[in-house]
Amino acid sequence: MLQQFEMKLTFPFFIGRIIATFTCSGEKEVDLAVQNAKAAFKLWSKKSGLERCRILLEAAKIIRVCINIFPSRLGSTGLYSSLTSAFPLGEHVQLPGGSFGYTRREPLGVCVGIGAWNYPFQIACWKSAPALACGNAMVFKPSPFTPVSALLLAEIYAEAGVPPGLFNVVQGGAATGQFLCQHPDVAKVSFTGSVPTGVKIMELSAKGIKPVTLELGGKSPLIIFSDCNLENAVRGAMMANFLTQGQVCCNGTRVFVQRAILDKFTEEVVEQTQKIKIGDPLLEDTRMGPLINRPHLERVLGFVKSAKQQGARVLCGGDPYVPQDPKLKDGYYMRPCVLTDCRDDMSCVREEIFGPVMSILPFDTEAEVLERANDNDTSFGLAAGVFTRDIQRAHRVAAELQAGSCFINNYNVSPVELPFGGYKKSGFGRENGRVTIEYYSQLKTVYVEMGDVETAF
Ligand SMILES: NC(=O)C1=CN([C@@H]2O[C@H](COP(=O)(O)OP(=O)(O)OC[C@H]3O[C@@H](n4cnc5c(N)ncnc54)[C@H](O)[C@@H]3O)[C@@H](O)[C@H]2O)C=CC1
Repeated sequence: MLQQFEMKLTFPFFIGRIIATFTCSGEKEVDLAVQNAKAAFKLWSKKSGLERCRILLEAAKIIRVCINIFPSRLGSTGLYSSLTSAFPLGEHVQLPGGSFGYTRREPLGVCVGIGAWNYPFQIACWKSAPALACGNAMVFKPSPFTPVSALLLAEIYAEAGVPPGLFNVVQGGAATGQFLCQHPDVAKVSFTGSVPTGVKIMELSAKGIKPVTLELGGKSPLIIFSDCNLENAVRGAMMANFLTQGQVCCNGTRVFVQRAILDKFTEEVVEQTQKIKIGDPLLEDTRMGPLINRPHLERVLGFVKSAKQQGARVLCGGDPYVPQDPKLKDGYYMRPCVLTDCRDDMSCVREEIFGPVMSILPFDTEAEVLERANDNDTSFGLAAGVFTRDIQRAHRVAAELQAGSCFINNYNVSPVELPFGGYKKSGFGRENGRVTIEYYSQLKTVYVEMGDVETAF
């Protein structure tokens, strides 16, 4: 079984060649997947937390074995398998006269997961692990740009003992996603993707009064005060902008730097950026691979072009890159870019680029930078970061930042133990952490009478 995974994972996905062709699931296939999930849910939801825990733990083990050949952080399967054994969490409430009430956390039923392309395996894990742990079934639709890894997850779950039909993968784009959201037997939709699609998902789900979790885009601020540890701040800014070619929703792409250290910081960041080794993502020493596809590469390069037209200065990168290795020549590579002389009204500062482009913005005071950080036109609020040695300022600034995740003296660390999700147009609901159980379950209250019925009639 593991051998098979390995063979599949050596596909050369980074050289611009088609590696597999999938058929889009239509209304009929979506209905079949939902009906299978519904049937599996009936049995799965009756299992004890411990039984579910055992199976998810096995899945976590298989993922861990595959991790060396699977370029993704370990999924949340491990975490939720451990929480499952304590599930369902309810409370007991004593009432007058010896009567009492208790609450039960019950699964929702068939949940739908719809994923973006940037972390395809991780997104599938972050949605399915808590859903299954809480006793639900899931039908998952990956992005049509990354259809393969969700299938591997399905194989891993099957290998671990997840019953047939409990986790199903359907393939396709917007139309398939719509069939899923509209399906009357779907109880919840968890979506990761762009704001415009998030709006559509919410509208469709509203018609069936279905709860939604929306993990949407961002244009997050990273604030670097002059009293910071500069070396760490530079590292943090690199992590905040260039991880996974900058295709990360919570990236800190508006880098506010206090004027006293602006030149030093900029010099260091440019030096480090120019050292980034671009090339074959399967090689140990490669630090940056290709972007997802040609249109996206063109879009990111277009942002750099319009930044220049609006008065920003390119300090490095921002142009297409052709690696020396001839087999990579058709990949969608670009050199990571650092922009300076940026203003808050420029499109590179206002809009989500989703590529390796850092915009540096000088600031003078804490009050000023907070106002600018919180006031970006697009109303995103996914993440934010602050670098300072002043502990009081660090917490004060974190409290003021309008973002679902704030990093103090680091950036882009997302341990599964901590909840993740957005403020404002970056969405709502949370993934990861204990709190996610609330988003994949519903609360039942049971009242127990210990005396006689008092009647008004
Ligand atoms: N907050 C978070 O956790 C994350 C957010 N993102 C965001 O995702 C975006 C990039 O991903 P994309 O795949 O380009 O986003 P997208 O919104 O174009 O597509 C996301 C998914 O929705 C599906 N879809 C598209 N139209 C639909 C419709 N009308 N009904 C139902 N499903 C539909 C797509 O096929 C895909 O599976 C960025 O904005 C990024 O910030 C990405 C990763 C994490």
